[in-house]
Amino acid sequence: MSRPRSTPASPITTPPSTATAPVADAAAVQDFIAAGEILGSACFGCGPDVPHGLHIQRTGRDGTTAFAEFTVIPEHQGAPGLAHGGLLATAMDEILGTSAWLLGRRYVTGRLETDYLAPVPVGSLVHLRSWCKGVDGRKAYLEAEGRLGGPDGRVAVRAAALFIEVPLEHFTAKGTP
Ligand SMILES: CCCCCCCCCCCC(=O)SCCNC(=O)CCNC(=O)[C@H](O)C(C)(C)COP(=O)(O)OP(=O)(O)OC[C@H]1O[C@@H](n2cnc3c(N)ncnc32)[C@H](O)[C@@H]1OP(=O)(O)O
Repeated sequence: MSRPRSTPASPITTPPSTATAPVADAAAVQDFIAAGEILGSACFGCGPDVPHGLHIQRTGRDGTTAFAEFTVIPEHQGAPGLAHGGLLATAMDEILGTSAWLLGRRYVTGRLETDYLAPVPVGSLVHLRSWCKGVDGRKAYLEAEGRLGGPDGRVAVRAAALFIEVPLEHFTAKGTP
């Protein structure tokens, strides 16, 4: 059996040669500090009012790299005693979105690729980190990981993603459900 690739990124989530290095936006950095007030409390990833949400806590940033953590509770279980894989993908999406936020524009997830490298037991504290590898027009190329046993512990889940910049109307326009 072949070893896991050193990066989770496929060609779609690998920045092209025309991509530029990400730059943290000063205003977004300020927003990051007050993120709870901006996002409200209903986000499944970070909202404090969602009973069985992930309750992800953002713990810091460095440039466009974002750090956060959350605890896997029994309601997050998939296979017996272990976190549901889709839920871990949600955690990846949240921390990726946080890194994209630091670019200072509005992005949504276009593509999310996830590798599961080790089981995540219920009760685990998962340390999340995401960083942007490059920006090319409306496209931002990001990676993320979730570690167990501490911020430098072993990687249990990792992801690569393509985020697409959208106008504000993307969130305010009412479509047909
Ligand atoms: C501190 C606070 C923290 C804040 C923290 C916040 C955390 C929350 C994070 C959660 C983030 C989410 O879950 S967001 C929710 C999940 N995502 C969504 O709902 C998105 C649904 N999809 C869409 O709305 C649409 O498909 C868009 C906006 C992604 C793209 O539509 P569009 O605007 O018409 O643009 P379009 O021309 O199609 O695409 C633009 C370019 O991107 C490429 N492209 C688009 N999608 C893909 C794709 N899946 N795979 C490959 N390539 C793609 C196209 O080929 C094109 O390339 P080229 O031809 O130009 O080369």
